[in-house]
Amino acid sequence: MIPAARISAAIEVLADIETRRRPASDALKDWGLSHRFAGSKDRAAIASLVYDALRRKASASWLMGETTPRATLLGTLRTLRGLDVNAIAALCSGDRFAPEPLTAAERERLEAASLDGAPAHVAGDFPDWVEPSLRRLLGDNVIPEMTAMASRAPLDIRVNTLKAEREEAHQALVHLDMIETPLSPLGLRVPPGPDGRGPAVQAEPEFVKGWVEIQDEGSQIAAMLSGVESHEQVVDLCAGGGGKTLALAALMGNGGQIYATDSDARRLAPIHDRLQRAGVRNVQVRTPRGRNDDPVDDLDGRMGCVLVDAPCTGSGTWRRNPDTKWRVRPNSLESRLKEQQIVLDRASRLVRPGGRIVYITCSLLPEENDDALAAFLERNPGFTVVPPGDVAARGPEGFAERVRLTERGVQMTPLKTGTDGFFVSVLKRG
Ligand SMILES: C[S@@+](CC[C@H](N)C(=O)[O-])C[C@H]1O[C@@H](n2cnc3c(N)ncnc32)[C@H](O)[C@@H]1O
Repeated sequence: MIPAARISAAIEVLADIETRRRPASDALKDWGLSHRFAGSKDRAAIASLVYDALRRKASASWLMGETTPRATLLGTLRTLRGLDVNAIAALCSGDRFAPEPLTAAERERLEAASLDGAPAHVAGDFPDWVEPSLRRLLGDNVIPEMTAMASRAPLDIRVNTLKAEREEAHQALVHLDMIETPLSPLGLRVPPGPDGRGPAVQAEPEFVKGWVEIQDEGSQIAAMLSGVESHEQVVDLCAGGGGKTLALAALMGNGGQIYATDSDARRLAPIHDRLQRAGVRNVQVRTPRGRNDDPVDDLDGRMGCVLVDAPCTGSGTWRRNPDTKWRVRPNSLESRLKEQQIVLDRASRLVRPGGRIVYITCSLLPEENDDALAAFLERNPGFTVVPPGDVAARGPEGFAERVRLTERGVQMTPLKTGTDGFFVSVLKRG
């Protein structure tokens, strides 16, 4: 496909996402199925255009003075992709497969490329209703912080120290042009390329052998902040596909015992293969059998550490999942808040005296972080917050100086720590 045809295709996919309010990945998959002539490079390039347009949807539409998929895409070519008006005009030739030529008004808008007078939620590309929450956390930095969240994320991997050292993995993957992650001592990174596409790490023999896992640097650090030690008894209560479980197992050097569970058996299912590939031997997977089963009820009062990687809005991952930021609604936040209280209360019963809950979200919204913990602490006076500065000090070198401390936890952000927006708090049982 010629580049102009990819632009037309991206506009078509954006229209589908908009009209049917569906996830970007579903719309892209359908487009691929109905355009089988498109090769894998074409599909990847179209996906990258679509995700970029979703990252900058509000500001690109403002710049163009319209909210159509075409306007959003053209505006994004100017802002995030840095194309000048002539380069965009050359793509919009009106030839077969190419978008219609630019109108005089579009040309003018693209030339001015002005966001003057744009409100914060437009300049920072986020839904207007979350602005008060974001301002509570970010204050006057809301625009630069959220612009960083509306940029592309790098592809990060964690080297699995049960199988390889970082240097060794780096050498083996030298053809991917990776760099060491600035903070995590276990991470390697492929910075985002000019067209936003990353390498297919899963196809590498080192991935198949379990030397590396795909995991954002912030998620690697969140696991480190748990302070797990190799003799400990740990429950990973919201283990899902096992991203954090695998990181904890490696930090514990296959020692101690981790019980991994999740209320959703389907989400938990991939963990078995991943544990095997990673050479993990200290994890017992406890799968719930039916809705009312509690597969860890025999562990109550016995755990040194209970990890709660809580269900949340995912507002800290909007760089990677930009379509979700436009789908999140106040009622979905309300549902997540209820789930967070349920899971925290369940965690509290598993902790032994002197043990701790490690509460993690990938969200910037204080409702899901400090406020959720305040509500929990009121119901559970036997727990106290470990001072966030002490939690940050458990992180890698340079982390404590960069991370934002809140009343009850540490908050990573793309701007401050160069990671996804993870929040971590540690609650100790007296
Ligand atoms: C953020 S995801 C976990 C991601 C996972 N830890 C990882 O690192 O890949 C949150 C998980 O919490 C689970 N969950 C929600 N409510 C729960 C509950 N009451 N008890 C246990 N798990 C729950 C969801 O099914 C979901 O898999």
